[in-house]
Amino acid sequence: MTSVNQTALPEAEPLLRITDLTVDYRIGGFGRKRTFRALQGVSLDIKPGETLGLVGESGSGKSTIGRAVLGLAPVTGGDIRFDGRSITRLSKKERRALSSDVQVVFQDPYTSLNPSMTISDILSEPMQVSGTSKVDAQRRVRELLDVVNLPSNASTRYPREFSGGQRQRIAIARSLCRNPKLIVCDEPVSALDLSTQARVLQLFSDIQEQTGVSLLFVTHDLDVVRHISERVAVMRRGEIVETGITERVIAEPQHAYTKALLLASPIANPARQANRRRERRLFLDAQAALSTAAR
Ligand SMILES: Nc1ncnc2c1ncn2[C@@H]1O[C@H](COP(=O)(O)OP(=O)(O)OP(=O)(O)O)[C@@H](O)[C@H]1O
Repeated sequence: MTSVNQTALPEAEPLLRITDLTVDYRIGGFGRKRTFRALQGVSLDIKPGETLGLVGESGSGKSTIGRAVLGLAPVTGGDIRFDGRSITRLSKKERRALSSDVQVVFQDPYTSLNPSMTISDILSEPMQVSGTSKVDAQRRVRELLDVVNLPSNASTRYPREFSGGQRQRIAIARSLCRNPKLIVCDEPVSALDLSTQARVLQLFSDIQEQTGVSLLFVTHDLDVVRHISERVAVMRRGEIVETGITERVIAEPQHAYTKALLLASPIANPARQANRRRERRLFLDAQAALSTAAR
């Protein structure tokens, strides 16, 4: 009889592990306060150097997951572990200490940069706050501008002098200042035109290859997810309905909501577009048949 050693190697702890997360926002005006459950029992993992795409319709809770990781959402249940320790409830001091490891890039490159600061100040400020000398910070500013493909003379200019795509590059450079392990990317390309989107997505991939940073990539756009992430989690009404390898989820969606989301998503591939129109028509016909049957 052949003996097979079936002892599994212990799996490395993921960089980010979210378990059974619940977030309740307080809503309503004076005397009419109530809570709104934005996340219900959300669990997900991100490995070091991995990108996880989070997709779903508007209001499904994608950004709330990112905000919870950043300590900006009212977590009422569950746990968020980062690099082996719980970060669900941290003091302000602990949260500040974590900010070198966990960074964020927001959607709107027009409001996310301080208009009265030069690019050099925007990029060097986080480093100087954490004790980096002025000389080292200036050297790092030059490196970062190079990483995001901006000329070194950009450092003396102001955000208003740059296009949306260039501003987003500056925001990405700022997120990289302190060599983070994880960047929460909250719709970072949705305010950009298609060709600029492609360049910024490529930039994220290049940076990931060079630095091994992990990305939690929030987007409503499945095409973006296809380009940026190995794995995807699909959200609906505060819950994850499906998660898996992106190509598999797109080719063989298991959940009815993922199927509907895919049918509503234009995929920039002419060969698939005709198919897509036919599928969309079949989907709409099926929906119409369902609602007639329900009457
Ligand atoms: N600060 C808040 N107070 C009350 N409700 C909130 C707050 N922030 C978000 N919500 C609600 O929580 C739900 C999830 O919001 P969230 O921003 O996470 O969704 P999303 O999937 O990122 O949507 P979008 O793609 O439109 O940004 C929504 O119904 C939203 O209205």
